[in-house]
Amino acid sequence: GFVGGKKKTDRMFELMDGFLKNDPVSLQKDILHHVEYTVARSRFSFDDFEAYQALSHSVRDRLIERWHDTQQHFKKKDPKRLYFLSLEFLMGRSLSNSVINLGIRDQCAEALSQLGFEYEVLAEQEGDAALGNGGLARLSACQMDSLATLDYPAWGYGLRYQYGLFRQIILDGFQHEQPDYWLNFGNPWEIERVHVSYPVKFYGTVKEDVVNGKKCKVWIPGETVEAVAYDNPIPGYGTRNTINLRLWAAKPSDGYDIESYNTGDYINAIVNRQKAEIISNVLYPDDRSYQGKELRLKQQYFFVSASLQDIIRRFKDVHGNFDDFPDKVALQLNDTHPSISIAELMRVLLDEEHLGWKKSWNIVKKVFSFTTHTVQPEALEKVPVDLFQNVLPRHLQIIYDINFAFMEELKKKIGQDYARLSRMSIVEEGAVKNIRVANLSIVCSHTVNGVSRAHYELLKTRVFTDFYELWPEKFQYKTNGVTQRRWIVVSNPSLCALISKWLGTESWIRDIDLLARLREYASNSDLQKEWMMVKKINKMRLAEYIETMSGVKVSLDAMFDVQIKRIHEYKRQLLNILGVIHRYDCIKNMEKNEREKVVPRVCIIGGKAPPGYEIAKKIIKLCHAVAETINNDNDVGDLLKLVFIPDYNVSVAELVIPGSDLSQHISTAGHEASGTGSMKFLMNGCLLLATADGSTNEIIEEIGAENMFIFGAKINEVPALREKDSTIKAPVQFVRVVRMVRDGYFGFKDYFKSLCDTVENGKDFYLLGSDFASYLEAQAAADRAYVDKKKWNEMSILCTASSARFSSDRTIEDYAEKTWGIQPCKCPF
Ligand SMILES: NC(=O)[C@H]1O[C@H](CO)[C@@H](O)[C@H](O)[C@H]1O
Repeated sequence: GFVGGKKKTDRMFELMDGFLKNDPVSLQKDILHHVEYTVARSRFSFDDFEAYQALSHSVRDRLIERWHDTQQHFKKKDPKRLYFLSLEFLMGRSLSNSVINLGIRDQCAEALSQLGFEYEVLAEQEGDAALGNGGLARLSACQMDSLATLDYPAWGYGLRYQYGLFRQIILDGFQHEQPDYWLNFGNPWEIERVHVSYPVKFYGTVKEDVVNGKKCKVWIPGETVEAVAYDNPIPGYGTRNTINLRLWAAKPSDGYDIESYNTGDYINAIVNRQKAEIISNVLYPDDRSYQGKELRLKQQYFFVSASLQDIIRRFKDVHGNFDDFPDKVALQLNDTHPSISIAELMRVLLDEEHLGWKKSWNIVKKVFSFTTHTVQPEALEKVPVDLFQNVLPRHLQIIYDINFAFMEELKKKIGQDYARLSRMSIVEEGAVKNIRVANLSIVCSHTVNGVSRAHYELLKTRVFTDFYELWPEKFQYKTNGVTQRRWIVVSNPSLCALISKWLGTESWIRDIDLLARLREYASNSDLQKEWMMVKKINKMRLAEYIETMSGVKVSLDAMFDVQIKRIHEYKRQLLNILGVIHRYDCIKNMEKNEREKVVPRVCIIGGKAPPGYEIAKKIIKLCHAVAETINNDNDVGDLLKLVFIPDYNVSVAELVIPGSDLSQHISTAGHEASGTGSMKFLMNGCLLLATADGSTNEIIEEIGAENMFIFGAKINEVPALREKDSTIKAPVQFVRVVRMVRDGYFGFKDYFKSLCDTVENGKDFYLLGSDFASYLEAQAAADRAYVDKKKWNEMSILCTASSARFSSDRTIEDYAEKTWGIQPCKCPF
């Protein structure tokens, strides 16, 4: 055969036909090969980290093989491809996920132990790839795993940040941010593609021109930066398919700043060149939205311009006519962050392919689908027109043209309803004119998805009502999911083994609906005994970690009650802490005999606060101040402990979730679009104490409220409660615990004043006071259930057995069928 025009010698075929073998001896050979030639350490003396690097490179080799074969197969079959555009991917660690999806974990462990190394110890050497903030970012990663496992022809595109999400350092109970330079020791899981790079333009002006007798616009940029590709193979589980996550890094383009060279101002020229790299340097550390940040807009445009150039190059390699583009390309917008790609595709089709407005527009509106992850209208992204004019002048013109056509069409439908016209306009008039990126995304996408059914209802009734009334068919929802590969098989191997034993197969790992068969064994005492043992093993691991991280010794008999997620007022970590203070206060005021009935608790909280979010940072400090008092109170002893887990990330979640008995998802109803942490706890047999918010409503449907602890105002009750909040008297218990904080019972009286002010004097926007009584009831119900071990374990088994619906495999199949129109394309060998 011919490859790259050169005749492939039989010798090459002979050599290449043998894929890398996965038996322990072959793996050992490869590991020692990489120790010597990649890590460049003598094979006779290398440490755990070098062994980790060598192992990673050996595993990477196997990923690359499968990646090549998969891409070759896609090339041959030329299926419709999905391109998942996201500014954030919270991948976590790759080693364990890769060896499990490749099915070589045991062989690796065997190979290493014969070399005197322990697999688990090496796996701990890997740092997290924290290229994202929270739920939205981790969802992207789970969805990539499902896309690969279900054999869909998909690509992920994003940014290769040099600095991931900041490291959280806690000093005297205060959060401090440290830069996360995660690439310090290189990254064995990426392949730099020096030959895959594209120029990305910024600033400059737009002039009229005539090309082939046709008038057109030409953008003369003021700055050009090079985008270089870094590929991250994403292996599927139980399939040879390995797809690609292509992340772009900014490099100075050669043509950069010629002027200064002439004047001999060399150093200055180099410094200016360096500036180019800033674009992809750092992840914005806030999962709320950003208004008007120039670098943020440049990051968004940089990655979508490079991605679209790459996508169009791949399309044009096979197709000469753009009419086929919508049949071969689906572009998924993960929130509004990549939505500038709409104007960019229009610009390319208009100014470079000269297809004319009508044809270009017909293509654009057929290829984009938009998923929003936001409930709060005020959190929707807006970009000042001035900033747009400066950074992306041609795109602003195109957005104005799109909006003009849309407004004309709208007027025909709704007449001169100016209030509604101005609400729906992509351009927000006013002192500062803004581009409403969400409106642009809705107008130009064929489908707008919410991330849970409750979210979808809010999009219809609160967030995008005007648009829903105009295009009801466009609005749908795909309830989020998480991948059981990472959240059971990787993070909870003992539970994985137990499930496979009782189901008599491992095929549930690919076909999770099989989990439902566990229901019939929920009250089986043999399973329950083994189930409790698995939970105990994981609680021991977690207790060790807690002692290492905080010095606090916790009792394994206590209920491990966990709330781990980004710190945010609407997620109500403060409600949790006030609940702990109440529990402490009750214990302190109990008679000795009453205390015997107390169910011991270890309350575990973890999460990062956005650096500029003061109230969130005060919540972290309060947690530490309360913990200080409770954990050092020998009178209370093991009846109650409060622990804050620092630097919460994907790997910490993989340790905490399997060891949790109860998890809290207590957002004010109507504020959490979906929530995905709850799904990971569910899969690991951890019971949920929650409000009926976001996807929790569908979890209640699936496992029954009787197997959960639901409390608080419902989504449709919150607006009215808010109305009359100022008149509602908070329960005495609530007033008492807030008073304790305000009076300095835990110290830092002045520092916590503003925090207390957020929940009192009629300003309790997130309704902590009015939900407090039912919250305490739910907590008491959990205590009562916990002492009935048989009942509790039955509920725990039912949680896992009923978690199939919340697998990202189901989410991806929904999207593939109803939004993207893509089919599996399985690599034949
Ligand atoms: N910022 C987020 O994490 C958002 O996206 C996640 C993924 O859809 C949602 O689960 C979460 O409720 C929402 O706030």
